[in-house]
Amino acid sequence: MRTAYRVEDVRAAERALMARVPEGALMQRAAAGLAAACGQLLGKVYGARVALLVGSGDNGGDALYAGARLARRGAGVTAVLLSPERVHGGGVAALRGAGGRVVDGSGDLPGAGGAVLRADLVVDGIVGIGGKGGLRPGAAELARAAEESGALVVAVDLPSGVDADTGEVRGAAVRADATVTFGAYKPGLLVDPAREYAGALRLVDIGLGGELSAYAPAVEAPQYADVARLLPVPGGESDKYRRGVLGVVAGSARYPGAAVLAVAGALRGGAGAVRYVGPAADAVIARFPEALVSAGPVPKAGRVQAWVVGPGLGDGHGDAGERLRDVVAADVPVLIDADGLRLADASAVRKRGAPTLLTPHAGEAAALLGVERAEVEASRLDAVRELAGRYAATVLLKGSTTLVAGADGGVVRVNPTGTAWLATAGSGDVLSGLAGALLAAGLGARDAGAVGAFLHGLAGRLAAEGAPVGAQDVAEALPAAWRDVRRG
Ligand SMILES: NC(=O)C1=CN([C@@H]2O[C@H](COP(=O)(O)OP(=O)(O)OC[C@H]3O[C@@H](n4cnc5c(N)ncnc54)[C@H](OP(=O)(O)O)[C@@H]3O)[C@@H](O)[C@H]2O)[C@@H](O)CC1
Ligand SMILES: Nc1ncnc2c1ncn2[C@@H]1O[C@H](COP(=O)(O)OP(=O)(O)O)[C@@H](O)[C@H]1O
Ligand SMILES: [K+]
Repeated sequence: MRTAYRVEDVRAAERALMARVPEGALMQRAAAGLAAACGQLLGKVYGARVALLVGSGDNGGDALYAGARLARRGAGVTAVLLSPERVHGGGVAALRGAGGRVVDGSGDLPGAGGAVLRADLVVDGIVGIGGKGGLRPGAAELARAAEESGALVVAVDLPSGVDADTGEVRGAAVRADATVTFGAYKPGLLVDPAREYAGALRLVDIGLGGELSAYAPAVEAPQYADVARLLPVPGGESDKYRRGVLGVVAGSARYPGAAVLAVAGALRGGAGAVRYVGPAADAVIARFPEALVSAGPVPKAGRVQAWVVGPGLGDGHGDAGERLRDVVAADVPVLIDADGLRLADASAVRKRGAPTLLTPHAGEAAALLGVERAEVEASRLDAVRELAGRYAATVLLKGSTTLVAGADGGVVRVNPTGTAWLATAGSGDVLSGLAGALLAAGLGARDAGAVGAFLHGLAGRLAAEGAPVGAQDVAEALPAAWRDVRRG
């Protein structure tokens, strides 16, 4: 797992570690890692022009000491001080001692702007984990100049202006090509919109690991090995029932395709068998003769280990409402998606005994929360946690970063494989069938959501390879995604 920790926990761990190491040692470790990363990005340090944007805190200190290291290797380094009266004194002395220049970013604007515009590399040391809100006007202007300069921009610890704990970006912020972060990832580095600002991530070990083990991560991103461990690979004793039978209630006369896509996700995603219940049975059987289909009612469909309900249900007229109620009342794990989210009775969902997985996109999440869609997209972590609490369910929030939160308020999983090529009609239906198949195989709701999102993202990448894909292509690529994960 790639883990990210809350700022208050990182700070507490740093305090504990600082009590055991010589003063300034952590900043030197951070600066050494930062300078090494800058050197690699530059390729050739000697003769390179480097501008440091230096704020009033320790983030600026890191930038100054790293700048001193680069200056000693022959780079022309200019530090732009945003608040010269409150700058890290030791850092400025080190930079000057190494031959670096210092300009007053609050007074000498032409000098500061010129240094940034001429730079090959801009180091953003404006603010780190001590930042509050978007950048202030002076800092915002320099961040804009950095963007316009065409220079490589490296953020120190995190891009200045983004919220480290929530991933929110409420004002101006630095857009970095790379972020060199210290001790531990911060949640905002893994979650959009802040993640977009961070560019490529590099973690510098400053020896914090031992101290951090006292805290639980706030966010974790599963990696290949984590997913491989959870894949329900059939064993010698497996049969189709033990692999998991998934019931699917989806589609309508108006939207038969949603049923086909959900069944496709389930069959290609590893279900032992799929029982489809609803009015799109003919369309399903025409595409998947291996599906078991019936018109309903749900209690007569035969035994299943999990249900998926919702894709393409439409407005809930006719038998659809009854099928939805029956599924919500079932005592096996249930995944509720799309129209099912709108139509399901919230108190019936909350009262369920068996695991429940809700899979809204931002618009559906916004409707459930009674807020604007843009608000959900601006604060995904808050939104997914809030929904999970309200519905006493596991919630998978789809979109540019897919998040999975449990009702227990614990660590939120973030999916690292997503691709914007997945933003195509029906690809969410495929995900619902896939994650449903994983529930039927016996994975818990959090694991089913996280593994489903991981495979879905990977399948999207494999199917797309840089060109448009349809939802069926994503489903067809699921076995290749499985193979990719199993190979590591
Ligand atoms: N602790 C450790 O062991 C280690 C810590 N390390 C490093 O220290 C960093 C944390 O340093 P920190 O605590 O000094 O805070 P920091 O992020 O520099 O910002 C504080 C200053 O920013 C200002 N400011 C705030 N908001 C702003 C805004 N929106 N726009 C503009 N300015 C804004 C605010 O000013 P004020 O509000 O007081 O006017 C305040 O002076 C951490 O990220 C890592 O890089 C490493 O060396 C490894 C060891
Ligand atoms: N910008 C994006 N980056 C990555 N994944 C995305 C993006 N936009 C959408 N997706 C993914 O595409 C899928 C779309 O699902 P959904 O919105 O339910 O579509 P539909 O209802 O048409 O099936 C989800 O898995 C979602 O996470
Ligand atoms: K920064």
